[in-house]
Amino acid sequence: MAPPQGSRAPLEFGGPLAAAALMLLLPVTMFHLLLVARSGPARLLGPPPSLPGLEELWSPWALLLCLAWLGLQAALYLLPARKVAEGQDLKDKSRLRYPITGFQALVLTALLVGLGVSAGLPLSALPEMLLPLASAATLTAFISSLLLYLRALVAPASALAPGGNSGNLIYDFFLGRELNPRIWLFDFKYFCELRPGLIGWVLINLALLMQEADLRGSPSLAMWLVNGFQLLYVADALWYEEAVLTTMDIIHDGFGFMLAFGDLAWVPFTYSLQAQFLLYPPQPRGWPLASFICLINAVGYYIFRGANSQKNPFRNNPSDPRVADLETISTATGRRLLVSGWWGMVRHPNYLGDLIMALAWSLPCGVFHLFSYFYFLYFTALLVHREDRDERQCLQKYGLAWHEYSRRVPYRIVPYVY
Ligand SMILES: NC(=O)C1=CN([C@@H]2O[C@H](COP(=O)(O)OP(=O)(O)OC[C@H]3O[C@@H](n4cnc5c(N)ncnc54)[C@H](OP(=O)(O)O)[C@@H]3O)[C@@H](O)[C@H]2O)C=CC1
Ligand SMILES: CC(C)=CCC[C@@H](C)[C@H]1CC=C2C3=C(CC[C@@]21C)[C@@]1(C)CC[C@H](O)C(C)(C)[C@@H]1CC3
Repeated sequence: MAPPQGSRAPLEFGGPLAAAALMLLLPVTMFHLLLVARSGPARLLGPPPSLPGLEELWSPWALLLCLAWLGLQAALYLLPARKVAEGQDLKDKSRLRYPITGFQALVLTALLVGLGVSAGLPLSALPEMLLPLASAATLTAFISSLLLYLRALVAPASALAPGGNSGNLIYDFFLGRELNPRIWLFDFKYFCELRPGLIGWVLINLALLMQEADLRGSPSLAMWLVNGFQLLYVADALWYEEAVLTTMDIIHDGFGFMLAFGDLAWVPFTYSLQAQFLLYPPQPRGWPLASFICLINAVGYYIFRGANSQKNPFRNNPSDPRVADLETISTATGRRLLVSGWWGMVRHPNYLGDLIMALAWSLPCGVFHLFSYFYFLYFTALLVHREDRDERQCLQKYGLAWHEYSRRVPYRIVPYVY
């Protein structure tokens, strides 16, 4: 058995008690939101809707569907890859290899769903199954985290994540012990981060759009906007799949309940809340307002993509011609930090772009319903906390050079504000 490693790493997320609370609170919040969304005028802060019976929350068919979905995405992951990318250096300086098949998986899934729908598959019935599907996804996430925890007990110390190995069972189960659990090229964390949840999210959105068409004759402009924006976000993530290899989740975090639940349940069922909201009541939007919202989304996307498309090539090869003329500072580790371009504006320009997009996804739902701003509010809290975690990690990695970077680029996410 591998000895607990990284026990000196400071505890994150408020330690074991907070981790236990989050493990309960996150699924409860997700079910609350799903119930509120289908309770007519969705009120975020209203009294909780009455609890549905067990038959509405659980169905073996939903579990079967959930497992079949995971099986389909796993099969698509294993198709011959157009490219096999290398991850960042591990502790022992080796690099893992990752198949780049995400966008192809999205296109093939779309083709299969298209064929299914034209053969009579009742996709618009999917929204009726959201509750039992969310239960099945939560159970799958819980069992996967348990298996991952057990697997980490026999993993070599070099395979463990810097955090998530405190020796406290609850905390380590939540954060995840092993950094890159995988069987040969099948990397569980990389697979879950980008495939079943993200593609599942746009499929749920599409099913809601079709249900709205069944209800009202055609989907509303607001529903088209939400579907379009979120499809762009998911397609972008899969097109630039390689970029995920330089994110905190892949480089730093273990694979435990937080990411398993986040990827498999939280993302598809809560990120689709705006589309769920739009089924009741109708939100008429005119083209002038819609164009303005599109502009906000485009600005957010431009910043998000620009920032990630500077950091990722730079991390893979600092002399890449796309980033070679950007100003950098050196660090004692030998790695350099960008201090110009997007990374010279704020220290997390990609978060800024992501937040602007999050706002654009809520605006089609109007400005009077706090419920449709849940994603924006949650995401702001997530990114502020994430930025704080990243700041600590970078300070630990880069020491004085990070102080110098913070001096030259004083704002974290929003220029002149934060
Ligand atoms: N939709 C969603 O729910 C979520 C989306 N996201 C998005 O995911 C993406 C990745 O986020 P995340 O992993 O948190 O953060 P980043 O992609 O910003 O990665 C942070 C890392 O980048 C490196 N870095 C920081 N500053 C510089 C610099 N100036 N020059 C070069 N490298 C630098 C550091 O790692 P090192 O130096 O070791 O390479 C740092 O640890 C973001 O676009 C974010 O918006 C994130 C969370 C949730
Ligand atoms: C509250 C809770 C359950 C927390 C878990 C957080 C996860 C939901 C997110 C952590 C980082 C994520 C990323 C994406 C989705 C959400 C999670 C898993 C991401 C795949 C979305 C698409 C982006 O383009 C991305 C690839 C940059 C991004 C990576 C981080």
